[in-house]
Formats: sequence, C-alpha cells, structure tokens
Amino acid sequence: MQLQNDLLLRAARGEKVERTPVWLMRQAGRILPEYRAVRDSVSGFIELAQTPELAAEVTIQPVDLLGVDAAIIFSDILVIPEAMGLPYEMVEKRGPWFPNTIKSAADLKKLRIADGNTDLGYVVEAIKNTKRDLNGRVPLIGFAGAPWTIFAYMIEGSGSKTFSKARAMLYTQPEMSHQLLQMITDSTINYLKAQITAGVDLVQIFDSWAGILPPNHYKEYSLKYISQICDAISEVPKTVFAKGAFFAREEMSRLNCETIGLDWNMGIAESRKMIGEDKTLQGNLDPAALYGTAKEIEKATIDMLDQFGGSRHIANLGHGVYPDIDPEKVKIFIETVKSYSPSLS
Ligand SMILES: Cc1c2[nH]c(c1CCC(=O)O)Cc1[nH]c(c(CCC(=O)O)c1C)Cc1[nH]c(c(CCC(=O)O)c1C)Cc1[nH]c(c(C)c1CCC(=O)O)C2
Repeated sequence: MQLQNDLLLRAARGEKVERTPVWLMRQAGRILPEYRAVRDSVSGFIELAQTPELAAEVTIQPVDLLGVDAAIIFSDILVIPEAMGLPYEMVEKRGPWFPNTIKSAADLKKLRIADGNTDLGYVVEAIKNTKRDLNGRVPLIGFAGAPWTIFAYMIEGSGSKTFSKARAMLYTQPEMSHQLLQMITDSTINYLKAQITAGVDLVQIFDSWAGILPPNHYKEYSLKYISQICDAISEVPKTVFAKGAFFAREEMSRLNCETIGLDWNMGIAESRKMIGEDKTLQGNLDPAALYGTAKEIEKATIDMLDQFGGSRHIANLGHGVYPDIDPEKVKIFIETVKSYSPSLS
C-alpha cells in the first residue's frame, strides 16, 4: 500500500523532504494514560505484547495522540531470548527478570535458533494488524535488540548498573560468548526478516548497552554481529542506535545501514564529521529536556534542528522517552519539529 506520509523513509534514504520527520524511541506505552488503560485490561506487559489486536492498538496510539511520523511495533527486545528458549518475566516497576540464565557452554545446548514466523508468530500477527489499521498513514518501524545487548540480559538475568557477569564472560569464556552471540544474531536475522515480510517499513537495532564495553570489545563482540545483521537485510532501510558508543562512531559509518542514531552525549557537528555525509543521523534531544517549560523545549528543539540542518536528519530524543514525562511536553517537541524544520530545507 502507498504510504500517505513517507517522510521517515525518504529521510532515511537521503532523499529530499519538505520537513524533518519526528518520532520518539519508546513512544508506545510508558507515557500515555490511554496505554495504561489497555495494559490494565490484561495481566501485564507480556500478555499485552502477545495479543495482536491490543498490541496494534497501543502501537497506533502515539500516531493518533501525539502526531508522530512513524509507529513502532509494540513488543520488546527480550522476545528473542524467549524465542530461543530462555523465558523472561516483566516485574512491575523493576523491569525484566530471567528465572534461568546462561552460565556455561552446556547451557547453550538448551537454546535453539529462533524462527521468526513460528516462535514469534504473535509479533508477526501484531504487525499485520497494525499495518491494516494504520491504513498507510505513517510507516511502521520494526526492531530488535543488538546481539550484545541481548547477550547481556541472557547472562545477567536482569538489568544491572555494570552488567559485570556479562562483561566477565567476554574475558573468561570468549569462545562460548561468540557462540551465543552468533546464535542470537541468526535468530535476530530470522526475526527481522519475518517482521519485514509481515509489513514493517524500516528496522531499528537497539544496542542499549553498547556504552559499557571498551572499544576493542565493542568491535569484537558487538559491531561484528550488528554488521552481519545489516548485511543480511536489504529489503528496508536500517537504523543502528548504539547508546554510549561515542568511541565507535567512525567504525559505525562503515556499517551497511542508512541511519545512525545519536544519543544526547554525542555532539552533532562532531558526529556528522566522524560519520560522514552518506548516512542519515537520528536524534538526539536530551530526554530530560522535556522536563523543561514549553519555551525551553521549543528553544532546545530549534537549537538541535539548526545543528543537524535540514537534510539527512530524523528528529528523535537521544534515548527512550522517560515514563514520567507529560505527553503535552512531548507534543511541544513534535510540533516544534513540524513547524520549524520546513525553513531548513
Ligand atoms: C533495553 C530495552 C528493553 N526494551 C527495549 C530496550 C531498548 C531500548 C532502550 O534502551 O530503552 C525496547 C522496547 N521496549 C518496548 C518497546 C516498544 C516500542 C516503543 O515504544 O519504542 C521497545 C522498542 C516496550 C516496553 N518494554 C517495557 C515496557 C514497560 C512494561 C509495562 O508496561 O509495565 C514497555 C512499554 C519493559 C522493559 N523492557 C526492557 C526494560 C529494561 C524494561 C523495564 C523498564 C522500561 O519500561 O524501560 C528492555
């Protein structure tokens, strides 16, 4: 189906746009009372993500209520470990928790390479429902975690300040680490291909825990696998967001992807210089800027847009929107991008 608004896809491919497209990482869920209402009608996050009609509904909420230029499918990066045989629970107010974790090479035998259509059929169904209900209004973004970030949760078993168990594994069991990362990579490629067949228009890889690795480990244990994923997918544009990987920007410019996401610590001019003109940049307003007044948000947004200039930019925050941000403040950010950016192109 022909998209009515394809700004995101054109900006990703480096084509001319009338204005800068805008969406927010973690826009589905978290901040909207309308999301809470749907979520409270089921047992919790996991049931919601596994019910395609409801997942489609909360995916589309930010398009209707906030006016973003793209939807992102309501799911989680942790569906991959589950599909490989390592289930998780989502503990209220605390986050993900894995009853079992990977400790040794013997544990790998209990895992399988996930098949996108069978093991993750509920995401495929949610995507089909969402595409039908969006009816071409905006593109739909599919996503997956980067293998390193998924590995970190599978070893650690939960969130962590240091992920020291996962980081230790790279020193104590490097071979096993590579084996597991390869299994995650193969599963992720299958999963993203299934998402694309079901209808997603662009895919984003979230490497949320990139910034805790030293540069040599980042190259060996993360970029290597992200690169395999980028090379395996040519059907739709790809975005790689590696939070905290300021040290890897030059290497990331060589990835086979259209867009690189910047977090809010990364200088815009400096990033453009390191990454070059051949990639679109996405980001990177400080998520905490949305705690400011309307005037302050406008000013910060305009300042960011001026620094990126009008081309090869997708406006976003530098990480996911914080759960306690007032949706009205999010709207000011979005409206400012829409009203100011036409003057740039
Ligand atoms: C690291 C990571 C996770 N999940 C994700 C990442 C990468 C992005 C990032 O760095 O923020 C990605 C994710 N998780 C979710 C989405 C849906 C689409 C979107 O809105 O962007 C996406 C893209 C839904 C979710 N994933 C989760 C919720 C909240 C669950 C609830 O409703 O109770 C939602 C809406 C739970 C989750 N899932 C995860 C954590 C740490 C938590 C708990 C705390 C939190 O909310 O962030 C793992």
